Amino acid sequence: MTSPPLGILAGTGFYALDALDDAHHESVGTAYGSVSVTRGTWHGQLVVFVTRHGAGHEVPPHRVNYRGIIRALADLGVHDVLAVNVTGGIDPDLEAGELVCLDDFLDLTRRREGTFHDGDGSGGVVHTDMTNAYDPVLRREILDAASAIGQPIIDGGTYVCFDGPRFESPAEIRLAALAGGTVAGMTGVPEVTLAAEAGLRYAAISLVVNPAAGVRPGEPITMDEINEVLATGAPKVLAVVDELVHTRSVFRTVDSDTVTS
Ligand SMILES: CSC[C@H]1O[C@H](OP(=O)(O)O)[C@H](O)[C@@H]1O
Ligand code: HPA
Repeated sequence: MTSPPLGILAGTGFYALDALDDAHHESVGTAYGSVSVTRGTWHGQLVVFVTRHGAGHEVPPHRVNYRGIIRALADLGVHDVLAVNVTGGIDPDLEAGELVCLDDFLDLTRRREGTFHDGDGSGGVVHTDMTNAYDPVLRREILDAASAIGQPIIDGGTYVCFDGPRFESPAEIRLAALAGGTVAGMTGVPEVTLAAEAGLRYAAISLVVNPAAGVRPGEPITMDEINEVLATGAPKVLAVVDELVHTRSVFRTVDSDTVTS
């Protein structure tokens, strides 16, 4: 029996997955609109790849079709979603280029369609638990993969999601820091919450590409700086994902419930 496809959901700096064999692009229709996906195999493991801003980075973070993407992944038989996002470091000890394996989130967005359970009469009122929104088993796989290739990654961090597309003000970042935020981004929510609502396991690797606003007083955030960090950081993330997929292809026989290592 083949394992379910692994969903890989990435954004800024990740517009294609060159490692995929037999890659083919498809448009998947959902109740929330159609979603472009790339299907293929990686180390023999089926993969469904989605680049959340589109292949030409044409969709800003507040307009990403989060519900469509998560619904499309679920409809394609994905059980596990490995997300990648790039972020600003709220924690002043974080350096650009560091990786964080997230374990919590704080939603500071204000105008997003954030649920599949809209009280439309079909499923009643549903309240989904977010205690382990970043799946502990999938997180362990990320941490083990990073460790196997000697790639440092911080175990745990709170992703604070802002609407964007503008960067935050220093005061917004100070507020997020007071609340225990580790990194700031614009796409992690409702991605993570919708995955939980859809019953998918979800975990995320965050690549820090700049100190968040005001963390280095007076220093503006520039796209040049971010692109420079991405150039060296993206291969580090891909190496971790490569190792995770490789390990799965060796040890995982039926489903991610059946870890045989
Ligand atoms: C290029 S900086 C802002 C941009 O980068 C992050 O993208 P993603 O979460 O898709 O990795 C952030 O959320 C913004 O969309
Ligand atoms: O500083 C940031 N804030 C929000 N999103 C981001 N994505 C990269 N850097 C940042």
